[in-house]
Formats: sequence, structure tokens, C-alpha cells
Amino acid sequence: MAPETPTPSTLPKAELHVHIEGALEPELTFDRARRNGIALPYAGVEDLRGRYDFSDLQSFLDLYYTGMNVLRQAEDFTALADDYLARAARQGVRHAEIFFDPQAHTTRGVSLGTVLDGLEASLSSSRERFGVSTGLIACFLRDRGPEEAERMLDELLEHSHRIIGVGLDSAELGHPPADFANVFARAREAGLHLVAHAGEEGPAEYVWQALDVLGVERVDHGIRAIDDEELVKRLARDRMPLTVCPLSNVRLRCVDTLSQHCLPRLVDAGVRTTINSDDPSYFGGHVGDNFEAIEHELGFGVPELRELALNSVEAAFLSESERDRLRGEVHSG
Ligand code: HPA
Ligand SMILES: [Zn+2]
Repeated sequence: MAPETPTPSTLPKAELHVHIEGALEPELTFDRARRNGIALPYAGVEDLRGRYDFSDLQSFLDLYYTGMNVLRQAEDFTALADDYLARAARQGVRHAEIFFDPQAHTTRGVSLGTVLDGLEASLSSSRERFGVSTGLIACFLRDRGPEEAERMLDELLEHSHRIIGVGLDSAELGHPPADFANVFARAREAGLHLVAHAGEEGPAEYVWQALDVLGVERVDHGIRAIDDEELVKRLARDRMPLTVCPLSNVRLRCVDTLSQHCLPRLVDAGVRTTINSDDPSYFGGHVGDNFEAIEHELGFGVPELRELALNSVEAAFLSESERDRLRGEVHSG
């Protein structure tokens, strides 16, 4: 069969901001609930999907943490990652750096080993089966505080060869990056890559802290940087990547409409922006759907979309030979 002609949404790209637990589709939620003997408080798949109407980040997180309760055994995490990879591959993803939330599992009695075994059973052959290379980034739940994050890091360091980095996510307001200075310093010492959600709902000040206190290599979201001219200049000067998630920002009402999104202003200011799905099951699509949305709503043309895809390759935690291979794919895709 001849390969399909790439469209903006299937352009080869890397995805750098996707929470694997946010790729849990309602169909898989019900399937795993049945296998694990868990009663769900929803009438069915459509009832569950119908509740994906969020007023802010917290209203999403409530459903997100409830949904992942069906993930109990290693094979549940394997099925989840396989499902994500199949969908992402259809939208041009060739490399994915995938977030997971260890504390969201360990605090309900599912061990870190079970989560990692399950995810690895899928990801270790992602390249052969889906044409997608992968790495895992463990995120600390900022609303559970720095002491618990320190203990989680102790545990993660026993498995440090199984992850490429650490991140910071969950409810942002009132939980500034600076609280996690020591956790991130220790992770850096251990040779892990560092990223953090900052400036999604929280202020530009949190982005400054992610840069200057945590020393992150990418900022996840970062859209509130647009409120601070000096910060935008700093991001542009340092070629600091932002992993922007346009459909997520609309669904969580961080922006009113996609047409008002600050993405074009960030791009024009020279900030290295990448496009990502965040939680594809909950926010209306995978990364290719986000590309399509900014094409239609923000008027991005194919050359600009290709530039965003190239940014994702430049911002990925890849060896230079892997980066070169992917650059070639974006240029010819
Ligand atoms: O969009 C998000 N923001 C913060 N934490 C999260 N955890 C999953 N998705 C998100
Ligand atoms: Zn996120």
C-alpha cells in the first residue's frame, strides 16, 4: 500500500508533553474496570465522555485522578501505553517523551515497580511496533508538597536507568516551583533531565522560578510568560523550549478561545515553541489534532507548522544522531 501523503496533522514530529494517564480513553477505562472488578459511577462510555466539560485545571484533575483508579496491574499500564502509541503514530509522532505520575499510583497502593514494568512492556518495543521512539519522565505532584516529592525521588533513583527525567505537575496555583528546589537539585545530580509545568494557570513568576531556581531544560505550558515582556525576551534569548498545548488551554479555560491564544505572539517573539496534546483523551485530540486546530483557528501555514515540528525535534532529549534522523524525517515529511 502506498504511504499516505503527509498532511499538517500527520507531519513527522516529536511529542514532549503528554501525560500517559491522560491518554486513558473511556473505552479502556470500562475495559479495565471490568477486568479488575471495579464499579464505575458512570452509566457508560458516553456518560463518562459527556462529563469532560471543565471549568479549570482542578475540575479536570478531579476526573483524571478518579479515572486512573482502574489502572491496577502492570498489564493495564501496558494496554494504556499501547493505545496511546497507536493513536499518536497515526498523527505523525515519531518520538514521545511521556509523563507519568508515580505518586498518583503509589498513594493508592500500586507500586512504582508495577507502573514501570507495565509501561516498559509497551515502550521497550514502541519503535519496532509503532515507529515511535520513547522515553519516560516522572512528574512530582506539586500539590502533595516537597517532602513527599523527596521520598518519591528516593524511590525513583533506585530505578533511575528507567526514566530520562523528572517533571512537576498537578494543581499549580499556590504550589510554586521554588518549593521543589532541593528535589530538582538532587535529580540533576543524578543526571536526570529537568522539566516543570509553569505558567499554565499560575503567573509568569512561576516560569521565572522554573528557570532560575529549578534550572529546567524545558517549560511545560509557559503561556503566562506572555504577561511579562522581560520573560519572553529571556525565553527567546536562551532558546528555551515551551511545550504548548493549545486544545488543553482552551478546554481548561486558560484561554477563552483558540483564536485568542498567545502562541502566534510567542512564535513572533522568537520563543522556541512546540505543540503537544497534554491529556489527549480528555482535551479533544492528539498532537496532530492540535496542529490542525492551530492551522484552522490561528492561520498557521505549512512552513510554520513544519517549523513547530522541527522545534519539537530540537527540544527533545535525544542523541545527536537520533536528532539528525528525525530532522530528516520532518524535512521530507
Ligand atoms: O494539564 C495539566 N496540568 C497540570 N497537571 C496535569 N496533570 C495532567 N495534566 C495536567
Ligand atoms: Zn501537562
